[in-house]
Amino acid sequence: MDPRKRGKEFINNHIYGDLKGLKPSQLKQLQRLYHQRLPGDRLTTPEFAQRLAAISTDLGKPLSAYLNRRGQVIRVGVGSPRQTQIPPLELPRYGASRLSGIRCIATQLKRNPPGTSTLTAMAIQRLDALICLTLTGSGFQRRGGGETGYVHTAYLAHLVPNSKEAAWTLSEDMTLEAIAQQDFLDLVEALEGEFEREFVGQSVDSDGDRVLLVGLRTQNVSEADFQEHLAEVVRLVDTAGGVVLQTIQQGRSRPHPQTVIGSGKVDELALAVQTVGANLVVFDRDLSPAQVRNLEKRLGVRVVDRTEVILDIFAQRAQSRAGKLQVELAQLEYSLPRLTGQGQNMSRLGGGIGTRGPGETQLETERRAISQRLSRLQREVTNLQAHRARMRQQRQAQEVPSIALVGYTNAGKSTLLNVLANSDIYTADQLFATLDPTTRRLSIQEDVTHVVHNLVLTDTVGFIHELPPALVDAFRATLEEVTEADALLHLVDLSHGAWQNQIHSVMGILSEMPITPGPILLVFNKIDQVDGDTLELAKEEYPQATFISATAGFGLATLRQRLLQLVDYTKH
Ligand SMILES: Nc1nc2c(ncn2[C@@H]2O[C@H](COP(=O)(O)OP(=O)(O)OP(=O)(O)O)[C@@H](O)[C@H]2O)c(=O)[nH]1
Ligand SMILES: [Mg+2]
Repeated sequence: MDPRKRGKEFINNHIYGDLKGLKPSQLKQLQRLYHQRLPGDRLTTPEFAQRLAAISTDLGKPLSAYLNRRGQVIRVGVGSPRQTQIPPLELPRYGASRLSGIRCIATQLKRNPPGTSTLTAMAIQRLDALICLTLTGSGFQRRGGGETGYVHTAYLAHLVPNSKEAAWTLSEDMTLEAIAQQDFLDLVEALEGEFEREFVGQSVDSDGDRVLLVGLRTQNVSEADFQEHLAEVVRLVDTAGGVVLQTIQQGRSRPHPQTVIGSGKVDELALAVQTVGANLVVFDRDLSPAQVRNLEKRLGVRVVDRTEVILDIFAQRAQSRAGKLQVELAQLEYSLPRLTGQGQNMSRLGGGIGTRGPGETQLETERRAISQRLSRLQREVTNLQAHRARMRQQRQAQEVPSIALVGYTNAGKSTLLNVLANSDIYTADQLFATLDPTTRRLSIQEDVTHVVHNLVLTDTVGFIHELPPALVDAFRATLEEVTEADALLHLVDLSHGAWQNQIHSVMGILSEMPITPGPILLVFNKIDQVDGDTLELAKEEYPQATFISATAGFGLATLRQRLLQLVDYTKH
Protein backbone atom coordinates (compact mmCIF):
# COMPACT_ATOMS: atom_id res chain seq x y z
CA MET A 1 0.00 0.00 0.00
CA ASP A 2 1.09 3.54 -0.69
CA PRO A 3 2.65 4.81 2.53
CA ARG A 4 1.60 8.38 1.80
CA LYS A 5 -2.01 7.40 2.04
CA ARG A 6 -1.61 5.82 5.42
CA GLY A 7 -0.97 9.03 7.32
CA LYS A 8 0.87 9.18 10.59
CA GLU A 9 0.24 5.71 11.91
CA PHE A 10 2.56 4.24 9.31
CA ILE A 11 6.12 5.34 8.94
CA ASN A 12 7.68 4.44 5.66
CA ASN A 13 11.31 3.49 5.90
CA HIS A 14 11.94 1.97 2.51
CA ILE A 15 15.03 3.30 0.79
CA TYR A 16 14.78 3.32 -3.00
CA GLY A 17 17.51 3.11 -5.59
CA ASP A 18 20.82 1.31 -5.60
CA LEU A 19 21.59 0.06 -2.09
CA LYS A 20 24.60 -2.06 -3.02
CA GLY A 21 27.45 -1.86 -0.53
CA LEU A 22 25.50 0.14 2.04
CA LYS A 23 26.42 -0.52 5.67
CA PRO A 24 23.56 -1.08 8.14
CA SER A 25 24.49 2.13 9.95
CA GLN A 26 24.29 4.09 6.72
CA LEU A 27 20.92 2.57 5.92
CA LYS A 28 19.73 3.64 9.39
CA GLN A 29 20.85 7.20 8.74
CA LEU A 30 18.90 7.24 5.51
CA GLN A 31 15.83 5.81 7.18
CA ARG A 32 16.01 8.50 9.85
CA LEU A 33 15.44 11.10 7.14
CA TYR A 34 11.81 9.99 7.11
CA HIS A 35 11.43 11.41 10.63
CA GLN A 36 12.38 14.89 9.51
CA ARG A 37 9.61 17.40 9.07
CA LEU A 38 10.16 20.72 7.33
CA PRO A 39 8.09 23.89 7.77
CA GLY A 40 5.39 23.83 5.08
CA ASP A 41 6.31 27.20 3.57
CA ARG A 42 10.04 26.54 3.06
CA LEU A 43 11.63 24.89 0.02
CA THR A 44 14.17 23.43 2.38
CA THR A 45 15.92 24.24 5.60
CA PRO A 46 19.72 24.57 5.82
CA GLU A 47 19.72 21.79 8.42
CA PHE A 48 17.91 19.28 6.23
CA ALA A 49 20.08 20.13 3.20
CA GLN A 50 23.30 19.81 5.19
CA ARG A 51 22.21 16.50 6.64
CA LEU A 52 21.38 15.08 3.21
CA ALA A 53 24.71 16.37 1.91
CA ALA A 54 26.56 14.85 4.86
CA ILE A 55 25.11 11.38 4.28
CA SER A 56 25.70 11.70 0.54
CA THR A 57 29.35 12.66 1.16
CA ASP A 58 29.77 9.72 3.49
CA LEU A 59 28.28 7.29 0.93
CA GLY A 60 30.06 8.84 -2.02
CA LYS A 61 26.75 8.61 -3.88
CA PRO A 62 24.05 11.05 -4.93
CA LEU A 63 20.86 11.09 -2.86
CA SER A 64 17.32 12.22 -3.59
CA ALA A 65 14.67 13.10 -1.02
CA TYR A 66 11.05 13.78 -1.98
CA LEU A 67 8.77 15.94 0.16
CA ASN A 68 5.08 16.70 0.06
CA ARG A 69 3.55 20.12 0.64
CA ARG A 70 3.13 19.48 4.32
CA GLY A 71 6.89 19.21 4.55
CA GLN A 72 6.93 15.44 5.13
CA VAL A 73 9.62 13.27 3.59
CA ILE A 74 7.79 10.71 1.50
CA ARG A 75 10.59 9.05 -0.42
CA VAL A 76 14.32 8.66 0.03
CA GLY A 77 16.46 7.15 -2.71
CA VAL A 78 20.12 6.50 -3.38
CA GLY A 79 20.84 7.87 -6.84
CA SER A 80 19.95 10.80 -9.07
CA PRO A 81 16.37 12.09 -9.49
CA ARG A 82 16.34 10.12 -12.73
CA GLN A 83 17.31 6.91 -10.94
CA THR A 84 14.96 7.32 -8.00
CA GLN A 85 11.96 8.85 -9.70
CA ILE A 86 8.44 8.02 -8.57
CA PRO A 87 6.64 5.76 -11.06
CA PRO A 88 3.88 7.76 -12.80
CA LEU A 89 1.17 5.41 -11.55
CA GLU A 90 2.07 6.28 -7.96
CA LEU A 91 1.93 10.02 -8.56
CA PRO A 92 -1.23 11.94 -7.80
CA ARG A 93 -3.13 12.67 -11.01
CA TYR A 94 -4.08 16.30 -11.25
CA GLY A 95 -3.81 16.75 -15.00
CA ALA A 96 -1.83 19.29 -16.95
CA SER A 97 -3.07 22.29 -15.00
CA ARG A 98 -1.38 21.37 -11.75
CA LEU A 99 1.88 20.22 -10.28
CA SER A 100 2.25 16.95 -8.42
CA GLY A 101 2.56 18.51 -4.97
CA ILE A 102 5.93 16.85 -4.47
CA ARG A 103 9.36 18.41 -4.58
CA CYS A 104 12.76 16.82 -4.71
CA ILE A 105 15.94 17.80 -2.91
CA ALA A 106 18.89 16.02 -4.47
CA THR A 107 22.62 15.95 -4.04
CA GLN A 108 25.03 15.44 -6.89
CA LEU A 109 28.69 14.58 -6.88
CA LYS A 110 29.63 16.82 -9.80
CA ARG A 111 29.69 20.56 -9.32
CA ASN A 112 28.08 21.53 -12.62
CA PRO A 113 24.42 22.54 -12.89
CA PRO A 114 21.87 19.69 -13.06
CA GLY A 115 21.77 18.13 -16.52
CA THR A 116 18.92 17.38 -18.90
CA SER A 117 18.20 13.92 -17.55
CA THR A 118 17.66 15.34 -14.06
CA LEU A 119 15.45 18.15 -15.35
CA THR A 120 13.53 15.70 -17.50
CA ALA A 121 12.85 13.55 -14.45
CA MET A 122 11.48 16.66 -12.75
CA ALA A 123 9.20 17.39 -15.68
CA ILE A 124 7.93 13.80 -16.02
CA GLN A 125 6.92 13.84 -12.37
CA ARG A 126 5.60 17.40 -12.59
CA LEU A 127 7.52 18.16 -9.41
CA ASP A 128 6.73 21.38 -7.56
CA ALA A 129 10.43 22.19 -7.61
CA LEU A 130 13.84 20.59 -7.72
CA ILE A 131 16.75 21.64 -5.56
CA CYS A 132 20.17 20.32 -6.51
CA LEU A 133 22.95 20.53 -3.98
CA THR A 134 26.60 20.26 -4.92
CA LEU A 135 29.04 19.07 -2.28
CA THR A 136 32.22 20.46 -0.75
CA GLY A 137 33.51 16.97 -0.03
CA SER A 138 33.75 17.54 3.71
CA GLY A 139 32.08 19.27 6.64
CA PHE A 140 31.65 18.87 10.35
CA GLN A 141 29.26 18.29 13.18
CA ARG A 142 28.24 21.47 14.99
CA ARG A 143 28.48 21.60 18.72
CA GLY A 144 24.78 22.15 19.18
CA GLY A 145 24.13 19.16 16.89
CA GLY A 146 23.52 19.12 13.18
CA GLU A 147 25.97 19.12 10.28
CA THR A 148 27.39 22.07 8.43
CA GLY A 149 29.82 22.84 5.64
CA TYR A 150 28.81 19.95 3.36
CA VAL A 151 26.84 21.96 0.81
CA HIS A 152 28.88 23.82 -1.76
CA THR A 153 26.19 25.56 -3.81
CA ALA A 154 22.57 24.98 -4.70
CA TYR A 155 20.46 25.21 -7.85
CA LEU A 156 16.71 25.70 -7.99
CA ALA A 157 14.68 24.48 -10.95
CA HIS A 158 10.96 24.39 -11.67
CA LEU A 159 8.57 24.00 -14.60
CA VAL A 160 7.15 26.96 -16.44
CA PRO A 161 3.90 26.87 -18.39
CA ASN A 162 4.32 26.09 -22.06
CA SER A 163 1.82 24.02 -23.92
CA LYS A 164 4.12 23.11 -26.79
CA GLU A 165 7.15 21.62 -25.17
CA ALA A 166 8.58 20.80 -21.78
CA ALA A 167 9.92 24.02 -20.35
CA TRP A 168 11.67 24.80 -17.13
CA THR A 169 13.86 27.43 -15.57
CA LEU A 170 17.07 26.75 -13.79
CA SER A 171 18.65 29.28 -11.44
CA GLU A 172 22.29 30.31 -11.32
CA ASP A 173 24.19 28.69 -8.50
CA MET A 174 22.92 30.09 -5.21
CA THR A 175 23.89 29.83 -1.60
CA LEU A 176 21.96 27.38 0.50
CA GLU A 177 20.79 30.22 2.73
CA ALA A 178 19.29 32.08 -0.22
CA ILE A 179 17.28 29.04 -1.23
CA ALA A 180 16.17 28.30 2.31
CA GLN A 181 14.75 31.83 2.57
CA GLN A 182 12.50 31.45 -0.48
CA ASP A 183 8.82 31.19 0.27
CA PHE A 184 7.86 27.87 -1.20
CA LEU A 185 4.07 28.29 -1.07
CA ASP A 186 4.23 31.63 -2.88
CA LEU A 187 6.25 29.98 -5.61
CA VAL A 188 3.94 27.02 -6.27
CA GLU A 189 0.77 29.04 -5.96
CA ALA A 190 1.99 31.54 -8.53
CA LEU A 191 3.12 28.73 -10.82
CA GLU A 192 -0.13 26.81 -10.61
CA GLY A 193 -2.05 30.00 -11.34
CA GLU A 194 -0.08 30.34 -14.56
CA PHE A 195 -0.55 26.69 -15.48
CA GLU A 196 -4.27 27.04 -14.96
CA ARG A 197 -4.50 30.05 -17.28
CA GLU A 198 -2.34 28.40 -19.91
CA PHE A 199 -4.37 25.21 -19.72
CA VAL A 200 -7.73 26.91 -20.03
CA GLY A 201 -6.42 28.81 -23.04
CA GLN A 202 -5.38 25.67 -24.90
CA SER A 203 -7.97 23.21 -23.72
CA VAL A 204 -9.79 21.41 -26.46
CA ASP A 205 -13.15 19.70 -26.30
CA SER A 206 -12.89 18.23 -22.84
CA ASP A 207 -15.08 15.17 -23.44
CA GLY A 208 -12.89 13.34 -25.91
CA ASP A 209 -9.66 11.57 -25.14
CA ARG A 210 -6.53 13.69 -25.30
CA VAL A 211 -4.24 11.48 -27.29
CA LEU A 212 -0.54 11.14 -27.94
CA LEU A 213 0.12 9.06 -31.02
CA VAL A 214 3.24 6.94 -31.31
CA GLY A 215 4.50 5.74 -34.67
CA LEU A 216 7.29 3.26 -35.12
CA ARG A 217 8.88 3.15 -38.53
CA THR A 218 10.63 -0.13 -39.20
CA GLN A 219 13.23 -0.57 -41.91
CA ASN A 220 11.13 -1.99 -44.72
CA VAL A 221 8.61 0.85 -44.72
CA SER A 222 9.06 3.92 -46.92
CA GLU A 223 8.74 7.37 -45.38
CA ALA A 224 5.69 8.20 -47.52
CA ASP A 225 3.88 4.97 -46.60
CA PHE A 226 4.70 5.53 -42.96
CA GLN A 227 3.24 9.04 -42.99
CA GLU A 228 0.09 7.81 -44.78
CA HIS A 229 -0.27 5.10 -42.20
CA LEU A 230 0.09 7.60 -39.34
CA ALA A 231 -2.40 9.95 -40.94
CA GLU A 232 -4.86 7.08 -41.08
CA VAL A 233 -4.43 6.34 -37.38
CA VAL A 234 -5.04 10.05 -36.66
CA ARG A 235 -8.33 9.73 -38.59
CA LEU A 236 -9.21 6.58 -36.69
CA VAL A 237 -8.64 8.32 -33.36
CA ASP A 238 -10.65 11.26 -34.59
CA THR A 239 -13.51 9.00 -35.69
CA ALA A 240 -13.42 7.30 -32.29
CA GLY A 241 -13.91 10.70 -30.66
CA GLY A 242 -10.37 11.56 -29.54
CA VAL A 243 -7.97 14.32 -30.43
CA VAL A 244 -4.36 13.65 -31.35
CA LEU A 245 -2.39 16.41 -29.63
CA GLN A 246 1.05 15.30 -30.69
CA THR A 247 2.69 12.55 -32.66
CA ILE A 248 5.95 10.96 -31.61
CA GLN A 249 7.91 8.95 -34.15
CA GLN A 250 10.86 6.65 -33.99
CA GLY A 251 12.79 4.66 -36.54
CA ARG A 252 14.08 1.25 -35.40
CA SER A 253 15.09 -1.88 -37.23
CA ARG A 254 12.43 -3.72 -35.22
CA PRO A 255 10.15 -3.05 -32.25
CA HIS A 256 11.71 -3.14 -28.80
CA PRO A 257 10.42 -6.36 -27.21
CA GLN A 258 9.46 -4.73 -23.91
CA THR A 259 8.36 -1.24 -24.86
CA VAL A 260 8.12 -1.16 -28.69
CA ILE A 261 10.09 2.09 -28.77
CA GLY A 262 13.48 2.51 -27.11
CA SER A 263 13.86 3.42 -23.47
CA GLY A 264 14.99 7.01 -24.13
CA LYS A 265 11.99 7.47 -26.39
CA VAL A 266 9.69 6.23 -23.61
CA ASP A 267 11.07 9.04 -21.42
CA GLU A 268 10.38 11.54 -24.16
CA LEU A 269 6.88 10.15 -24.41
CA ALA A 270 6.33 10.32 -20.64
CA LEU A 271 7.42 13.93 -20.75
CA ALA A 272 5.09 14.74 -23.62
CA VAL A 273 2.20 13.07 -21.76
CA GLN A 274 2.79 15.50 -18.92
CA THR A 275 3.37 18.55 -21.07
CA VAL A 276 0.30 18.28 -23.24
CA GLY A 277 -1.85 16.71 -20.53
CA ALA A 278 -2.66 13.55 -22.50
CA ASN A 279 -4.83 10.87 -20.94
CA LEU A 280 -4.32 8.22 -23.60
CA VAL A 281 -1.41 6.95 -25.68
CA VAL A 282 -2.21 5.24 -28.98
CA PHE A 283 0.32 3.08 -30.83
CA ASP A 284 0.18 2.68 -34.60
CA ARG A 285 0.53 -1.10 -34.33
CA ASP A 286 -0.61 -4.01 -32.20
CA LEU A 287 0.94 -4.40 -28.78
CA SER A 288 1.51 -7.49 -26.68
CA PRO A 289 -0.11 -7.53 -23.23
CA ALA A 290 3.32 -7.27 -21.62
CA GLN A 291 4.19 -4.23 -23.73
CA VAL A 292 0.97 -2.52 -22.67
CA ARG A 293 1.76 -3.25 -19.02
CA ASN A 294 5.34 -2.00 -19.25
CA LEU A 295 4.34 1.16 -21.06
CA GLU A 296 1.45 1.99 -18.74
CA LYS A 297 3.75 1.59 -15.78
CA ARG A 298 6.20 4.09 -17.16
CA LEU A 299 3.72 6.54 -18.63
CA GLY A 300 1.01 6.55 -15.98
CA VAL A 301 -1.79 6.75 -18.57
CA ARG A 302 -3.76 4.18 -20.53
CA VAL A 303 -2.04 2.71 -23.58
CA VAL A 304 -4.00 1.19 -26.46
CA ASP A 305 -3.11 -0.12 -29.89
CA ARG A 306 -4.57 0.44 -33.33
CA THR A 307 -6.85 -2.59 -33.17
CA GLU A 308 -8.44 -1.32 -29.97
CA VAL A 309 -9.15 2.03 -31.60
CA ILE A 310 -10.83 0.26 -34.53
CA LEU A 311 -12.81 -1.95 -32.15
CA ASP A 312 -13.89 1.14 -30.25
CA ILE A 313 -15.19 2.76 -33.44
CA PHE A 314 -17.07 -0.41 -34.30
CA ALA A 315 -18.57 -0.52 -30.81
CA GLN A 316 -19.78 3.06 -31.14
CA ARG A 317 -21.14 2.48 -34.65
CA ALA A 318 -22.92 -0.81 -34.20
CA GLN A 319 -26.65 -0.25 -34.61
CA SER A 320 -28.26 -3.54 -35.42
CA ARG A 321 -28.44 -6.49 -33.08
CA ALA A 322 -26.17 -8.39 -35.45
CA GLY A 323 -23.64 -5.58 -35.58
CA LYS A 324 -23.48 -5.29 -31.80
CA LEU A 325 -23.10 -9.02 -31.49
CA GLN A 326 -20.21 -9.13 -33.89
CA VAL A 327 -18.44 -6.21 -32.23
CA GLU A 328 -18.73 -7.77 -28.81
CA LEU A 329 -17.40 -10.99 -30.21
CA ALA A 330 -14.42 -9.19 -31.70
CA GLN A 331 -13.70 -7.36 -28.45
CA LEU A 332 -13.84 -10.53 -26.40
CA GLU A 333 -11.69 -12.42 -28.84
CA TYR A 334 -9.18 -9.62 -28.64
CA SER A 335 -9.16 -9.36 -24.87
CA LEU A 336 -9.23 -13.01 -23.86
CA PRO A 337 -5.56 -13.82 -24.50
CA ARG A 338 -4.68 -10.45 -22.98
CA LEU A 339 -6.27 -11.15 -19.64
CA THR A 340 -3.03 -12.27 -18.03
CA GLY A 341 -0.55 -11.99 -20.80
CA GLN A 342 -0.19 -15.74 -20.49
CA GLY A 343 -2.09 -16.70 -23.57
CA GLN A 344 0.47 -19.34 -24.43
CA ASN A 345 0.45 -20.81 -20.95
CA MET A 346 -3.25 -21.49 -20.85
CA SER A 347 -2.61 -25.21 -21.02
CA ARG A 348 -1.24 -24.96 -17.47
CA LEU A 349 -4.82 -24.54 -16.35
CA GLY A 350 -5.12 -28.30 -16.38
CA GLY A 351 -3.91 -28.18 -12.78
CA GLY A 352 -0.77 -29.01 -10.89
CA ILE A 353 2.09 -27.05 -9.44
CA GLY A 354 2.04 -23.37 -10.22
CA THR A 355 -1.61 -23.27 -11.20
CA ARG A 356 -3.10 -22.79 -7.77
CA GLY A 357 -3.53 -19.74 -5.58
CA PRO A 358 -6.25 -17.16 -5.25
CA GLY A 359 -5.01 -14.91 -8.07
CA GLU A 360 -5.04 -17.70 -10.58
CA THR A 361 -8.47 -18.95 -9.50
CA GLN A 362 -9.96 -15.49 -9.84
CA LEU A 363 -8.48 -15.13 -13.28
CA GLU A 364 -9.62 -18.55 -14.27
CA THR A 365 -13.18 -17.74 -13.24
CA GLU A 366 -13.07 -14.55 -15.25
CA ARG A 367 -11.62 -16.36 -18.18
CA ARG A 368 -14.22 -19.07 -18.00
CA ALA A 369 -17.01 -16.48 -17.90
CA ILE A 370 -15.57 -14.80 -20.97
CA SER A 371 -15.09 -18.11 -22.75
CA GLN A 372 -18.71 -19.02 -22.12
CA ARG A 373 -19.93 -15.70 -23.42
CA LEU A 374 -17.65 -16.11 -26.42
CA SER A 375 -19.08 -19.46 -27.38
CA ARG A 376 -22.61 -18.11 -26.96
CA LEU A 377 -21.82 -15.19 -29.23
CA GLN A 378 -20.16 -17.47 -31.73
CA ARG A 379 -23.30 -19.64 -31.80
CA GLU A 380 -25.42 -16.57 -32.42
CA VAL A 381 -23.16 -15.39 -35.20
CA THR A 382 -23.41 -18.84 -36.73
CA ASN A 383 -27.21 -18.57 -36.59
CA LEU A 384 -26.94 -15.21 -38.24
CA GLN A 385 -24.79 -16.75 -40.90
CA ALA A 386 -27.39 -19.46 -41.49
CA HIS A 387 -30.12 -16.83 -41.74
CA ARG A 388 -28.17 -14.84 -44.31
CA ALA A 389 -27.42 -18.00 -46.22
CA ARG A 390 -31.17 -18.73 -46.45
CA MET A 391 -31.81 -15.21 -47.73
CA ARG A 392 -29.14 -15.65 -50.34
CA GLN A 393 -30.57 -18.97 -51.40
CA GLN A 394 -33.97 -17.36 -51.86
CA ARG A 395 -32.42 -14.73 -54.07
CA GLN A 396 -30.52 -17.32 -56.01
CA ALA A 397 -33.71 -19.34 -56.43
CA GLN A 398 -35.29 -16.28 -57.98
CA GLU A 399 -32.24 -16.13 -60.17
CA VAL A 400 -31.45 -12.58 -59.28
CA PRO A 401 -27.72 -12.18 -59.64
CA SER A 402 -25.93 -10.52 -56.73
CA ILE A 403 -23.06 -8.12 -56.63
CA ALA A 404 -21.21 -7.15 -53.46
CA LEU A 405 -19.78 -3.68 -53.10
CA VAL A 406 -16.36 -3.88 -51.52
CA GLY A 407 -13.58 -1.39 -50.98
CA TYR A 408 -11.47 0.52 -48.56
CA THR A 409 -13.36 2.33 -45.83
CA ASN A 410 -14.64 5.76 -46.93
CA ALA A 411 -14.37 4.90 -50.65
CA GLY A 412 -18.01 5.90 -51.18
CA LYS A 413 -19.65 2.46 -51.28
CA SER A 414 -22.80 3.45 -49.40
CA THR A 415 -23.09 6.67 -51.39
CA LEU A 416 -22.90 4.73 -54.64
CA LEU A 417 -25.50 2.21 -53.54
CA ASN A 418 -27.79 5.08 -52.56
CA VAL A 419 -27.46 6.73 -55.96
CA LEU A 420 -27.93 3.52 -57.88
CA ALA A 421 -30.82 2.19 -55.81
CA ASN A 422 -32.32 5.49 -54.78
CA SER A 423 -32.04 4.60 -51.10
CA ASP A 424 -30.79 6.36 -48.04
CA ILE A 425 -28.20 4.30 -46.24
CA TYR A 426 -26.07 6.23 -43.76
CA THR A 427 -23.00 7.75 -45.39
CA ALA A 428 -20.42 9.97 -43.80
CA ASP A 429 -16.93 11.26 -44.21
CA GLN A 430 -15.84 8.90 -41.47
CA LEU A 431 -14.05 5.60 -41.32
CA PHE A 432 -16.35 2.62 -40.90
CA ALA A 433 -19.63 4.45 -41.38
CA THR A 434 -21.21 1.16 -42.44
CA LEU A 435 -21.16 -1.97 -40.31
CA ASP A 436 -24.22 -3.84 -41.45
CA PRO A 437 -24.56 -5.14 -44.94
CA THR A 438 -27.54 -3.69 -46.73
CA THR A 439 -28.95 -5.28 -49.84
CA ARG A 440 -30.88 -3.31 -52.47
CA ARG A 441 -32.53 -4.42 -55.66
CA LEU A 442 -31.63 -2.61 -58.87
CA SER A 443 -33.43 -2.64 -62.20
CA ILE A 444 -31.26 -1.72 -65.13
CA GLN A 445 -32.36 -1.29 -68.72
CA GLU A 446 -30.02 -2.62 -71.33
CA ASP A 447 -28.95 0.11 -73.78
CA VAL A 448 -29.40 -1.79 -77.03
CA THR A 449 -32.28 -4.17 -76.38
CA HIS A 450 -34.11 -2.06 -73.78
CA VAL A 451 -34.64 -5.22 -71.78
CA VAL A 452 -34.84 -4.58 -68.03
CA HIS A 453 -32.69 -6.77 -65.80
CA ASN A 454 -32.85 -7.16 -62.05
CA LEU A 455 -29.91 -7.59 -59.78
CA VAL A 456 -29.13 -7.08 -56.11
CA LEU A 457 -26.32 -4.98 -54.77
CA THR A 458 -24.99 -5.42 -51.22
CA ASP A 459 -23.12 -2.72 -49.33
CA THR A 460 -20.49 -4.11 -46.94
CA VAL A 461 -18.24 -3.04 -44.13
CA GLY A 462 -15.20 -1.16 -45.38
CA PHE A 463 -11.75 -2.72 -45.40
CA ILE A 464 -8.65 -1.25 -43.87
CA HIS A 465 -4.95 -1.86 -44.15
CA GLU A 466 -3.95 -4.61 -41.67
CA LEU A 467 -7.52 -5.50 -40.81
CA PRO A 468 -7.43 -6.87 -37.24
CA PRO A 469 -7.89 -10.67 -37.34
CA ALA A 470 -10.41 -10.53 -34.48
CA LEU A 471 -12.60 -8.38 -36.72
CA VAL A 472 -12.30 -10.63 -39.74
CA ASP A 473 -13.42 -13.51 -37.59
CA ALA A 474 -16.30 -11.69 -35.93
CA PHE A 475 -17.54 -10.23 -39.18
CA ARG A 476 -17.38 -13.47 -41.08
CA ALA A 477 -21.18 -13.54 -41.35
CA THR A 478 -21.05 -10.16 -43.03
CA LEU A 479 -18.04 -10.91 -45.15
CA GLU A 480 -19.70 -14.07 -46.38
CA GLU A 481 -21.94 -11.78 -48.39
CA VAL A 482 -18.78 -10.98 -50.26
CA THR A 483 -17.61 -14.52 -50.78
CA GLU A 484 -21.05 -15.70 -51.87
CA ALA A 485 -21.80 -12.92 -54.30
CA ASP A 486 -21.83 -13.67 -58.02
CA ALA A 487 -19.50 -10.78 -58.66
CA LEU A 488 -17.76 -7.94 -56.86
CA LEU A 489 -17.65 -4.24 -57.45
CA HIS A 490 -14.39 -2.98 -55.98
CA LEU A 491 -14.74 0.74 -55.37
CA VAL A 492 -11.62 2.91 -54.99
CA ASP A 493 -11.39 6.49 -53.74
CA LEU A 494 -9.12 7.95 -56.43
CA SER A 495 -8.90 11.27 -54.59
CA HIS A 496 -7.09 9.61 -51.68
CA GLY A 497 -3.32 9.99 -51.78
CA ALA A 498 -2.77 6.33 -50.99
CA TRP A 499 -5.27 4.87 -53.50
CA GLN A 500 -2.73 2.43 -54.89
CA ASN A 501 -1.91 1.04 -51.44
CA GLN A 502 -5.61 0.82 -50.69
CA ILE A 503 -6.23 -1.27 -53.80
CA HIS A 504 -3.48 -3.64 -52.72
CA SER A 505 -4.83 -3.88 -49.16
CA VAL A 506 -8.31 -4.75 -50.41
CA MET A 507 -7.02 -7.30 -52.91
CA GLY A 508 -4.87 -8.79 -50.15
CA ILE A 509 -7.82 -9.20 -47.80
CA LEU A 510 -9.98 -10.66 -50.58
CA SER A 511 -7.32 -13.17 -51.50
CA GLU A 512 -7.24 -14.42 -47.91
CA MET A 513 -10.94 -15.17 -47.89
CA PRO A 514 -11.81 -18.85 -47.86
CA ILE A 515 -13.96 -18.80 -51.01
CA THR A 516 -12.61 -17.10 -54.09
CA PRO A 517 -14.99 -14.41 -55.24
CA GLY A 518 -16.22 -14.27 -58.83
CA PRO A 519 -15.22 -11.60 -61.33
CA ILE A 520 -14.28 -8.19 -59.96
CA LEU A 521 -15.15 -4.88 -61.56
CA LEU A 522 -12.74 -2.15 -60.55
CA VAL A 523 -14.42 1.24 -60.23
CA PHE A 524 -12.66 4.49 -59.42
CA ASN A 525 -14.81 6.96 -57.50
CA LYS A 526 -14.59 10.66 -56.57
CA ILE A 527 -13.12 11.67 -59.92
CA ASP A 528 -14.70 15.10 -59.32
CA GLN A 529 -11.88 15.62 -56.79
CA VAL A 530 -9.03 14.30 -58.90
CA ASP A 531 -6.51 16.16 -61.07
CA GLY A 532 -5.84 15.21 -64.68
CA ASP A 533 -2.49 13.56 -63.99
CA THR A 534 -3.86 11.15 -61.43
CA LEU A 535 -6.74 10.25 -63.74
CA GLU A 536 -4.29 9.58 -66.60
CA LEU A 537 -2.11 7.45 -64.37
CA ALA A 538 -5.03 5.34 -63.13
CA LYS A 539 -6.40 4.89 -66.67
CA GLU A 540 -3.00 3.78 -67.85
CA GLU A 541 -2.50 1.33 -65.01
CA TYR A 542 -6.06 0.00 -65.01
CA PRO A 543 -7.39 0.30 -68.56
CA GLN A 544 -10.33 -2.01 -67.79
CA ALA A 545 -11.60 0.12 -64.92
CA THR A 546 -14.66 2.37 -64.81
CA PHE A 547 -14.40 5.97 -63.64
CA ILE A 548 -17.23 7.65 -61.78
CA SER A 549 -18.27 10.21 -59.25
CA ALA A 550 -21.13 8.99 -57.10
CA THR A 551 -21.97 12.46 -55.79
CA ALA A 552 -21.50 14.40 -59.05
CA GLY A 553 -23.18 11.66 -61.06
CA PHE A 554 -20.33 11.19 -63.57
CA GLY A 555 -20.04 7.86 -65.36
CA LEU A 556 -23.09 6.25 -63.78
CA ALA A 557 -24.78 5.32 -67.04
CA THR A 558 -21.63 3.54 -68.18
CA LEU A 559 -21.34 1.86 -64.80
CA ARG A 560 -24.88 0.45 -65.04
CA GLN A 561 -24.11 -1.15 -68.38
CA ARG A 562 -20.85 -2.54 -67.00
CA LEU A 563 -22.79 -4.10 -64.13
CA LEU A 564 -25.06 -5.86 -66.61
CA GLN A 565 -22.06 -7.18 -68.51
CA LEU A 566 -20.54 -8.33 -65.26
CA VAL A 567 -23.67 -10.25 -64.32
CA ASP A 568 -24.20 -11.62 -67.79
CA TYR A 569 -20.72 -12.89 -67.68
CA THR A 570 -21.42 -14.75 -64.44
CA LYS A 571 -24.56 -16.39 -65.79
CA HIS A 572 -22.87 -18.16 -68.66
N1 LIG B 1 -16.14 14.37 -53.68
C1 LIG B 1 -16.78 13.19 -53.63
N2 LIG B 1 -17.11 12.68 -52.44
C2 LIG B 1 -17.74 11.48 -52.43
C3 LIG B 1 -18.05 10.79 -53.60
N3 LIG B 1 -18.65 9.64 -53.25
C4 LIG B 1 -18.72 9.62 -51.91
N4 LIG B 1 -18.17 10.74 -51.39
C5 LIG B 1 -18.05 11.10 -49.97
O1 LIG B 1 -17.16 10.19 -49.34
C6 LIG B 1 -17.53 10.02 -47.98
C7 LIG B 1 -17.65 8.53 -47.66
O2 LIG B 1 -18.76 7.98 -48.31
P1 LIG B 1 -19.46 6.65 -47.81
O3 LIG B 1 -20.46 6.30 -48.88
O4 LIG B 1 -19.91 6.76 -46.42
O5 LIG B 1 -18.22 5.65 -47.90
P2 LIG B 1 -18.19 4.08 -47.58
O6 LIG B 1 -17.29 3.46 -48.58
O7 LIG B 1 -19.56 3.55 -47.45
O8 LIG B 1 -17.44 4.12 -46.19
P3 LIG B 1 -17.55 3.11 -44.93
O9 LIG B 1 -18.94 2.66 -44.78
O10 LIG B 1 -17.10 4.00 -43.83
O11 LIG B 1 -16.59 2.01 -45.21
C8 LIG B 1 -18.84 10.76 -47.79
O12 LIG B 1 -18.55 12.00 -47.18
C9 LIG B 1 -19.34 10.95 -49.21
O13 LIG B 1 -20.14 12.12 -49.36
C10 LIG B 1 -17.68 11.37 -54.86
O14 LIG B 1 -17.90 10.86 -55.95
N5 LIG B 1 -17.04 12.58 -54.81
MG1 LIG C 1 -20.55 2.79 -45.96
